[in-house]
Amino acid sequence: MNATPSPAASGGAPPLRLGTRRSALAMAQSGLVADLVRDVTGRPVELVEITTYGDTSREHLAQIGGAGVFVSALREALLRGEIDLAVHSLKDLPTAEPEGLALAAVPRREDPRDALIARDGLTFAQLPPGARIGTGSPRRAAQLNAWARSLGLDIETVPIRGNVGTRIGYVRSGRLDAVVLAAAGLTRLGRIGEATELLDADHVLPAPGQGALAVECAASSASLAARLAEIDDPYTRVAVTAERSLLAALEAGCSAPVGALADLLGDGQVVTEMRLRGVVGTLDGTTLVQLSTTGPVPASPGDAADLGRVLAAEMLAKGAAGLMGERAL
Ligand SMILES: NCc1[nH]cc(CCC(=O)O)c1CC(=O)O
Repeated sequence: MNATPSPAASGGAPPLRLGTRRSALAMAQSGLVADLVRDVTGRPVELVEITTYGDTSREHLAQIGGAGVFVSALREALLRGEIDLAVHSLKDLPTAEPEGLALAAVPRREDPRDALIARDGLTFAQLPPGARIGTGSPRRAAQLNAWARSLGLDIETVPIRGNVGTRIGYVRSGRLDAVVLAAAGLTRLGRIGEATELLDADHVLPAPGQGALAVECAASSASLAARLAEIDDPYTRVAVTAERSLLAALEAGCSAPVGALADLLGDGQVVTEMRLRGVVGTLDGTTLVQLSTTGPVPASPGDAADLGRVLAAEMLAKGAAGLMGERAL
């Protein structure tokens, strides 16, 4: 990735500073966005590495406040004016809109599904009795356990953390039979070929916003925000807005066992409807509240947020609140 084009390409304009974490995934995502930003602004983009508490701590993610810890250091750098823009995995962004920052763009989303990487090319249904599957996500544990029960499979979910390479390493070393990771992250790292199954959302709903990126800038950078709006994908924007509104209305944190996916349905040419599905469950998968609603594609993010709130209210009426207290340990 060449983050700093030749001076000739800059036309003299100062480079935009794009803050990024140093992990391979963060660098890949930042590189993708840097290319898009260069195209729409005509300015060079330089990557600025920011270290976050989540990168240095060995504690379990759920105990240090969830994935939001990755986000705050980048946001502070934006607010201090040390960087001009920041790229986050949208699923790691807390749902509360921060003061002074703008979610300037949500580019077109990658595959939102989770992927299984199992030993010996196995699919989920082929896992042997007693198989150990690593995931640090209560959402994945709840749905994998529920799915296993419905198939009559005997599996055990094992809490793990670490970056994508570390987690795949648990399978390669034989310590675990399988791990579950976001397909989007694998694709961006060039490792999607290692997936042994893409998990159908009918069995495992992804995290709200999974597969999408968030491009943030200071709210005061109005002209930059206007340029960044050109890399916003309106369909991705309404879909993830509905998913995140559902999450917010459930008053669940990012480490709660909540899955949500909005898909756009159509006849191949024209998008006609949006379906929003949501799930909450206990970690052992014995109880899931899973609901779906389908309607016209929301005309605005505000309408999409309404849809999320409506589905959340239905889930709460079916007992969702009682299932969200759990943490992965
Ligand atoms: N939890 C960390 C995280 N945040 C975003 C991604 C993947 C990229 C994405 O979902 O957009 C991952 C890794 C994973 O869940 O496997």
